[in-house]
Order: sequence, then structure tokens, then C-alpha cells
Amino acid sequence: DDIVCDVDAKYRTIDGSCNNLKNGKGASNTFFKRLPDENENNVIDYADGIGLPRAAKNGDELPNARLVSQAIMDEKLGPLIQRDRTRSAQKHVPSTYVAKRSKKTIITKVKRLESEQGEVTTTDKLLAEDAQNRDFCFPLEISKNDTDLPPGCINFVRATGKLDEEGVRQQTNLATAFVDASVVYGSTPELTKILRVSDSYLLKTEDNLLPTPAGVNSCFDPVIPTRCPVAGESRVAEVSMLSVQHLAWHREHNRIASELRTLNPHWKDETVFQEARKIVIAIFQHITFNDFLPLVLGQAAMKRFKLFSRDVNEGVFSDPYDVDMNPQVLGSVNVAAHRFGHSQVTNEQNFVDEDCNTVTVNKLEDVFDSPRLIQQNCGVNIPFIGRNLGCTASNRIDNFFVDAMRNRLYHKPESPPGSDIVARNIQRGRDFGVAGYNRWRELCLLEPMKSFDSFEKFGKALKELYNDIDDIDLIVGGLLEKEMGFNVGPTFQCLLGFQYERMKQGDRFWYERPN
Ligand code: HEM
Repeated sequence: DDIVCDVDAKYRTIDGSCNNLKNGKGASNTFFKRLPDENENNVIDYADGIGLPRAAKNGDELPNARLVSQAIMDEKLGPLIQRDRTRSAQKHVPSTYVAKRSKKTIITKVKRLESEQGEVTTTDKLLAEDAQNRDFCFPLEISKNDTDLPPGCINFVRATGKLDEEGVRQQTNLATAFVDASVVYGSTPELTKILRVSDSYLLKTEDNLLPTPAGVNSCFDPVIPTRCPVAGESRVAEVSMLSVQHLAWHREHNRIASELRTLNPHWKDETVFQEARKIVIAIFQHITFNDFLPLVLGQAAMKRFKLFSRDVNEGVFSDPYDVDMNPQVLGSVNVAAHRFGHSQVTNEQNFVDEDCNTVTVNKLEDVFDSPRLIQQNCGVNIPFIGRNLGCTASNRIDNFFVDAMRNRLYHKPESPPGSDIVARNIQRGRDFGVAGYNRWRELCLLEPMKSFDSFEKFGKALKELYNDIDDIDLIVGGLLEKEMGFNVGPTFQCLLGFQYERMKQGDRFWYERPN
């Protein structure tokens, strides 16, 4: 559809449309980007070239994602001490917040059939039955020998696909591609309307907590069954520490807006709202690029991709804008590179006192998708969870994942035992038709791995799982790369650096720009 843009608009749109006035790229509800290769062909790897999940080079199925997870990513295979000495939870939790939440895939909701017993429906069978329609279930198969999960299938639904002009399956990003605090304000005008107090500059709150309008989000075990919190991103209650981040930014908007109202009594409410939003976005961009990203990419990659903001003491504005930079999020970043943070998650979401002592242990596996901890007694626990963000060390970025994430994801008393984030990430990459790890090394101008032995300790396991070194999934190879200081390795530095460079230089409303 033709969109008419106000070229003089002072504020960015909610859905990211009209940011780029030349090609309109970066709006919510548009396809994830595929990287063009050396010959300008999109890098895409579907088994049939158009939509079936990626297969091995020789045409066989790729190894069972859960087996890869068990053999390579089990925390028991890693060092006893996983904690990172430089990164606190304040680092990995906001990363969930800034990063993941800005790139949301549509996954059609179906009833979750966790670990159904019985016949394993193989991908082959599904392919044969449903070759025309590629929207099939793509279950995670759990083998008889699994030490942690009962044998059978765990439900996994393909991300909703649409065909592009060439008839190739593409996935849709529900969020805008910009670092624009859409996690606070939403990526659609409809959601923003739900979040705002009508005819006011404020965002809605209830008892100074996030609003809980009926019928918007679902959650598990809230204090009052209908009270699921709503924020700019639907997974706001996935874990308590994430909900606290949402709440902090939500309140920050209202704090700034109220100050602006006092200072500018003559402004219209809409002006107060938009000016406050603009300031919140500026803070959000500054923190993302100057505090968060250096702890992911390391100093060298930050400089290589020109991601640091200009030092304010230089007294000049930086204007990095380039109308030809396409900010759209790469599918490979969404399904692999940006999921590095899953390895930093720890097993607990504890309450912590002012001296950083744990006062209550909350196991992560008991609080997935539940706003209970933040809603209890009008939010009395919030400072205790908030302190945890600063007091507790993250786990390292590596190939080891805690049991709560790798065996008990989404665990709920009525649907034990749970799912496996690693297996899901691997499967999601195949679902998206994301090319194998070695192909991305090549595209990043890194030497492709020639031998399984290059993976040292894990080479043997990889060799048993994969037929060919080029079959290794991007997220698996990427997380096995070792890097000084526990940043992401060179392939993910390349992909994330490339992505954030575009999100910065492709943003007409970037906060450092003059005027
Ligand atoms: C306890 C904390 C977390 C939980 C429970 C969690 C869980 C999940 C789940 C279940 C998915 C969907 C998997 C799929 O089916 O494809 C997902 C997606 C994702 N996660 Fe996390 N995650 C957490 C923390 C993080 C962190 C710290 C980061 C990054 C720094 C991150 C980055 C992502 C990204 C980029 C996606 C893809 C987003 C999308 O397409 O919707 N997550 N996460």
C-alpha cells in the first residue's frame, strides 16, 4: 500500500514507517532481511530452495536438534564456575530487553503439546504429507536415551511464512527495525493506544505497576488471574527480571513526561508525550550502543563498525545518517547471533537486599511466563528483583546453558517437564532457511572451518552428529567460537556489528543527529 509520509514530521512513527523516505525500510510487520551474496542472490538455504527447512548438504535430514543440544550445550559439560566476572545480570537482562524484543517473529499460537508420548512424527513424514503447504509443525524429537526429557515429541511450530515475489518463504518481523524503544511504546498504533492514558501524556499504570487490560496478553499464574501485564512487547512477563526492566522504562516515560508538563504548561498533551518519548528513545539508544554493545562485541568490533557515540565533550553533533543504509533485521541475527544471551541466563531470579545478599531464592523454572513475583503485594518485591540485576553476575557467553533454559523452558506444573531453548534456536534457524555456520564465516570474510578438529574439545561430538562440516548450524558454530574477554566470537561480532551499524546509520531520527 502507498503510505503518505510527512517529510517534516518531528517525531518518528510508532511502526517505523516513514523513517526512510527513499525506500521505507525498517517498518514493523515487514520481512526479515536476507543478505545478498557476492552475486546479489539472497543467502538462503531451504531444502527445496523455496521453503522447506534446511537439510544437510547431501540431502539428508540435519541432526536432531535436541541431540546437538545435549552433546554440545549442556551446562554439565562446561566449567564448574560459569559466572562472568565483568557482566552482571544488568547486562544480560536488558539485552533481552533491547535486543530480542526489538525483533519479534510471528509464531502462530497453537496449543502446546509438550512431550507427547507415542509415535514420533518425523519431519520426512510431515514433508511428504504437506509438501504443498509448508506451514507444518516441526516437532523437536526427544530420543529414548535422553537423560532429562521423556522420549517423544515437543511441539514446535514453524514461524509464519509468506511468499515473496520470487515465491520464496519469508518470515515477518513484528517489531520495527530501529532501536526506538518500541519495547516501551509498542510497534503498532493499536498497541500504543492500549498503553496510553487517553487524552494524556502518560502511559497507563495500575498501582504504579504495568497496566493489565483484559484480553491483550496471556500469562501464567498471575496474582489475580486476569491481570497479565502489557507493555510494548508481548513477552513482558516471560521472566521477572525482564518485567522489571519493562516497568522501569515505563515509569521513566511518565517521570520525564510529568517534568516536561510542569516546565511547559502551555504544551499540548500530545507534544508532552512525544517529547518525553523522544528523550526516552535517546536514552535507550545511548545505553544500547555505549553500555550494552561494548560488553557483547568488545572494543575492537565497536570501533570497526563505528558504533560508539561521539564524546559529548567534543562539542559537536555526530550525523551518521545514510539514507541508503537498510536497517531491516537479518533473519540470521534474529535466529542465531542475537540469541547469544540465552547462554548468559542463570538458574535463579532471586530477591536481593541492599547489600546484595540473596534473601529469597526463586528458581527460574518456577517463574516462566508468570508476573506473580512482580505483582505480589502491590509490587513489594520489585526493588528486590531490581537489585538482582546489578548484584548478580551473568553467566558467560559460551556454549553452555543452564538447565532451566535447556531442559525446563516454559516448565509449568500442569505441563511438565519443559522445553529446550537451545534445540528451539537450532530448529528455528533451520525453519528460517538460515545458511550453515561456514557459509556465514565466508560472508564475514573469515576462513571457513576445514576440519571438525578446529572445534577442539567438541570436534568429536560434532563429527558424530553432522555429516559435513558445512552442515553445522550457525548458532552452534557461532557459540563455539572462543573470544578473549568472553565477548561473542568473530562470526557473531560480524553479524551483530553489521546489524547495529545499519540500525544506527539507517535511522533518520538517530538521537545524535543535529536538529
Ligand atoms: C530467561 C531469559 C530468557 C528466556 C526465558 C528466553 C526465551 C526465549 C524463547 C522461548 C524464544 C523463542 C524461541 C523460538 O521458538 O524461536 C526466544 C527468542 C529470542 N531470544 Fe530469548 N529468552 C531469554 C533471554 C534472552 C536474552 C538475554 C537474549 C539476548 C541477548 C535473547 C534473545 C532472543 C532473540 C533475539 C530471540 C528471537 C526473537 C523473536 O524472533 O521473537 N533472549 N527467547
